[in-house]
Amino acid sequence: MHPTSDANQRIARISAHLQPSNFQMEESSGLSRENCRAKGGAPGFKVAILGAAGGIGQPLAMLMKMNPLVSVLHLYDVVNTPGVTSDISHMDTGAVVRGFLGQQQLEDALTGMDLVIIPAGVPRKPGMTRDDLFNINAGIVKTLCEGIAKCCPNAIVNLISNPVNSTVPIAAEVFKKAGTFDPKRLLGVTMLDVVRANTFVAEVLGLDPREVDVPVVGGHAGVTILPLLSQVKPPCSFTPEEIDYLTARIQNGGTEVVEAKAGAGSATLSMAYAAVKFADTCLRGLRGDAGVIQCAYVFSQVTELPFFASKVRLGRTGAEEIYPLGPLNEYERAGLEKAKKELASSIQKGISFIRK
Ligand SMILES: NC(=O)c1ccc[n+]([C@@H]2O[C@H](COP(=O)([O-])OP(=O)(O)OC[C@H]3O[C@@H](n4cnc5c(N)ncnc54)[C@H](O)[C@@H]3O)[C@@H](O)[C@H]2O)c1
Ligand SMILES: O=C(O)C[C@H](O)C(=O)O
Repeated sequence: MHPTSDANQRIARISAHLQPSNFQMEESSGLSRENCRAKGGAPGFKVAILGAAGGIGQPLAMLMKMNPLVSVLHLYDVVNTPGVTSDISHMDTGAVVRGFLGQQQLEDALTGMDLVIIPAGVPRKPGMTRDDLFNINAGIVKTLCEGIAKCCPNAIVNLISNPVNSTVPIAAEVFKKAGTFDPKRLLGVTMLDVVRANTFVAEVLGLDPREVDVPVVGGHAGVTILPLLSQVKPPCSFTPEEIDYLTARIQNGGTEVVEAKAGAGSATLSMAYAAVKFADTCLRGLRGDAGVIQCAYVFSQVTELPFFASKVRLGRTGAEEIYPLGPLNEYERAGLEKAKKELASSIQKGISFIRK
């Protein structure tokens, strides 16, 4: 049996696309769209990851490829997206994966997206604070948000890049400048604090972490991370020693990982898990599911500060409702005052970076 000349031509076309020099970043399969038999995508949401080749970006891309709510997954980075895209595109899940490399492909990566997740930027090394990342990451976030304002101004944005307490105000200022700011659509990702809090509280109580829900409010750095242990579900009580231990461990969870990695970066795997958990919450909200509630760092009137993390209800247009903090005990009220002081200056630093 000899292949027909049509089949020969098709195989030749596919082989040509698989040569690295001819790699089509827009089509990760190596087969250009017009040569595929299946034309349409599955129903679902279009999601872009900016910083997709990084320590968080790669496992995040893999987990988003497994999410049945995602129909199209765009992977953007300034390095290494061809390899990551090729690799992930072989997973036999529904989402179509496309890779985009370098600034000149940013607009293509963003056009038409429903949700943009941003883990782009440098991570901490031992001895650094998240604020030490400001000088590099502020400019990265600014450029990426300018692209979002131009190409997908209605997308929900999940901002992971540190220092989150300042990068979210930076994003807001970029969107305001472009006339596209919708406070409901800009969400700083503080989910890892909640994930850690659930884990550490469950350890202390001897429970399954999946049964525990700890609200964590404020921001995402040191004392601005404020776990509300008086509001843990299921209802429980802690000794003063347990409260001190848990508060310190939750606030220093990031530093614990940075030190354990000893110069090789910060949390990536637990962060990818948390980012996917949070992105899934946003997508379920976009789909119109009822009662989708999670903590996030958002434009807020819960305190006198313009940005604050608290529980929000996610809906078709983003964070549609922001819940008040609820009753705080004396320990939490003192923590809130400390958190607000540090947050105020981090927020101002972000705003000034764009307004300067
Ligand atoms: N919000 C949180 O809870 C949380 C948790 C962990 C890490 N982080 C932060 O996430 C960020 C990324 O961490 P990581 O461990 O993945 O770092 P990483 O260095 O492993 O990956 C970052 C990726 O961003 C890419 N990048 C750099 N500049 C870019 C640009 N202009 N456009 C697109 N991509 C660009 C890099 O090429 C790299 O692939 C850090 O700022 C880190 O502090 C936040
Ligand atoms: O601690 C870091 O620098 C990364 C991240 O913010 C975290 O909480 O793990």
